[in-house]
Amino acid sequence: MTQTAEGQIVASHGRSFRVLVDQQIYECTTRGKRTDLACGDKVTVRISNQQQAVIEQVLPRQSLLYRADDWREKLIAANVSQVVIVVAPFPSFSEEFLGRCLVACEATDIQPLIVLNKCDLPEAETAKAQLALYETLGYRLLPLSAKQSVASLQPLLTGHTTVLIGQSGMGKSTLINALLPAAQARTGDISLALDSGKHTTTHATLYPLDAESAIIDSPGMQEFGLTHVSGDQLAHCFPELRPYIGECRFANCRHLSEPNCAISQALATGTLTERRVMLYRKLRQLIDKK
Ligand SMILES: Nc1nc2c(ncn2[C@@H]2O[C@H](COP(=O)(O)OP(=O)(O)OP(=O)(O)O)[C@@H](O)[C@H]2O)c(=O)[nH]1
Ligand SMILES: [Zn+2]
Repeated sequence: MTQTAEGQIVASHGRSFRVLVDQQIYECTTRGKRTDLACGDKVTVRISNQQQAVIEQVLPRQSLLYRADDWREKLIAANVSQVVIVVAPFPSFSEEFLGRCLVACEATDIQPLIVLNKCDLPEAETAKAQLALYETLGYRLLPLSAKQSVASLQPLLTGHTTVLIGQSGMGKSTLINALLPAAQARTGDISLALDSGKHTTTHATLYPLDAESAIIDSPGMQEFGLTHVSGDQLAHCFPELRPYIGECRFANCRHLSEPNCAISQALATGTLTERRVMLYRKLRQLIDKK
């Protein structure tokens, strides 16, 4: 007997997905080898047996976070309401990576939270000073030490589906393990329920925290391509550039080296921060080249 039900993708690896339906995990494939599905997607499945099902349909998404480079798009997570960007003072994080993540959040209208992990290290003071800029731009910054306590982060996750992203080595795994209830270790129930003990590298895994909150662990990444953002959209993804949009001499100003560019003028007077304008210009040139 086959039966159709609604569920949520809690793990994805290539063309295989794990879907949670009423507390039960099903190992799923998609019809027509569809791969444009992401962890967090709500789906309808046709249940084949106690362990297997086929994904029939993806329900409308509240949000979709993804990155893209020249040749492919990578879906990171669907239906998330918050992105935690994990950075650390050591090994030092890439400020460009952080800036790119923030642009992706702005482009998809998902609120970011910057978590500075490893604040028990002496290098933390330098990192805090470097990150103060982002607070002046209106972003939330939470310094903590996953090894000591994640209590300050917990209330900020309530009511949200939060995806954690970060470069390798920032301590994302440590953070997630500290957040998960003790009974649910990171490679516990959900990711291995049907895998007869074999460890599968998933692209992303969703862990419920309580009835209305969940976290999604994404694999460590070193790059964050943004070719899916359009040239015109880009300046809007930098909050401090928004007031200048439309103030330049040319209506189609790209804010690179055009004469009478309001952004260049604000940079010259010190109103804008050079490293942010430089990131904007670098991304703009990459986007326009594609
Ligand atoms: N001092 C200190 N070290 C930490 C903290 N959190 C994590 N680490 C260490 O940082 C290193 C990397 O931590 P992981 O949790 O494996 O990092 P990750 O970001 O998941 O890295 P990938 O698995 O490569 O994606 C480990 O040696 C951790 O012990 C912290 O709060 N303080
Ligand atoms: Zn301009």
